[in-house]
Amino acid sequence: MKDKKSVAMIGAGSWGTALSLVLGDNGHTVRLWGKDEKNIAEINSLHQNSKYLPGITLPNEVVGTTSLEQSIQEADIIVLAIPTKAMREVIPQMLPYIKKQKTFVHVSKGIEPGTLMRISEIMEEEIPESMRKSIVVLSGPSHAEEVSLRHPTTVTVSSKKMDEAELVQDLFINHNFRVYTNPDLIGVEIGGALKNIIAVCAGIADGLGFGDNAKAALITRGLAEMARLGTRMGANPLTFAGLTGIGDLIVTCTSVHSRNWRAGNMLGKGHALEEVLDQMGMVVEGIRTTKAAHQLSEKYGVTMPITNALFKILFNGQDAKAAVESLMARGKTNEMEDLINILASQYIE
Ligand SMILES: NC(=O)C1=CN([C@@H]2O[C@H](COP(=O)(O)OP(=O)(O)OC[C@H]3O[C@@H](n4cnc5c(N)ncnc54)[C@H](OP(=O)(O)O)[C@@H]3O)[C@@H](O)[C@H]2O)C=CC1
Ligand SMILES: O=C(CO)COP(=O)(O)O
Repeated sequence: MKDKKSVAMIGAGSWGTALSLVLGDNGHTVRLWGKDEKNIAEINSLHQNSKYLPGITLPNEVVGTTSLEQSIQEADIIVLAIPTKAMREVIPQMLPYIKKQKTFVHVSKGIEPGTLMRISEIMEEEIPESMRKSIVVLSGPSHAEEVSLRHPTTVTVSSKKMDEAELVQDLFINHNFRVYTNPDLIGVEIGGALKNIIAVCAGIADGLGFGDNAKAALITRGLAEMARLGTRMGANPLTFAGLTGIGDLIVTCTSVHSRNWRAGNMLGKGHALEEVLDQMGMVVEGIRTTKAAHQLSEKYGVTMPITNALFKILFNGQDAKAAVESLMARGKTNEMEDLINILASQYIE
């Protein structure tokens, strides 16, 4: 029998709602916070969130609230399920209600442009040490639409404090939702963020009418540049072969559920970025993360041809087909060069 906890879920979008269902299934009490009154009223009256996860009925353990105080006051654990760009806006609003040290979990996938911070670093900056026991990240190949149908899903948790990561593993794990641990916090966060860039590119390739060869090329060479940057930032290269690397790349580049893939698909079909984002109505993290990754590639002097091609399409008005042509016309290179360099930097003195 699981130890029953009280959890504050901050963010009643697709992911916060699906994860609330997992926690409710495990018998934990969830106070699901959102600012949209209509949305929260529906969660409490019909146990549904038709705005973000139509057709799904939430367990009785999940109670919606528009009050951060109500969500947080009884909670042992606070889960942040909001877009990266909302972190610095929402966290300060929570702080007045945190009276003792809590475990903080984030489930978001992004890097902040400008500061180039990972989300756990933003949280370290925004949440005073006196209020936090730990910061844990949960990431991996997990579309909310499938998690809420209780389809088999695997994810990974990581933290600087692995005993706290294990506590979060116990909180979420059940027979539909298998949770692994990985001590490589940098790799887990970087993989989750960068895969969204490659997923936008995969959508563009599909929108342009390219086939499976192009998709396989993007996934494989995308993984190479994710690992190249991540390793320079301190990640373990092996993490990119795991759930939060190749696993999340596969699911996001190949699924119609992915907002990043869908946004890319519309771009590939010739729609303008603004129109795409307007139509999506949900967060497309890969757009801002492309800006951050482009800055990181310059900061660390790491070659990231796919990321930089997307940067030019999104922010410099380059035509998508022309961007593909330039990628294909790059100078000849050795496929294994990255791997050799990574291994050399990590393991060869
Ligand atoms: N959806 C998925 O399958 C998965 C998503 N993720 C990650 O989870 C994070 C959240 O994504 P997801 O739930 O899908 O996004 P959605 O777009 O579905 O929902 C976003 C939620 O955040 C709220 N929100 C947005 N901005 C603010 C703000 N400034 N202040 C307060 N609330 C805000 C929205 O509220 P409102 O409705 O009122 O606008 C909404 O409840 C992202 O980083 C995503 O990459 C990770 C794994 C899977
Ligand atoms: O991260 C996700 C699946 O693991 C969700 O991806 P999208 O944000 O592209 O929908």
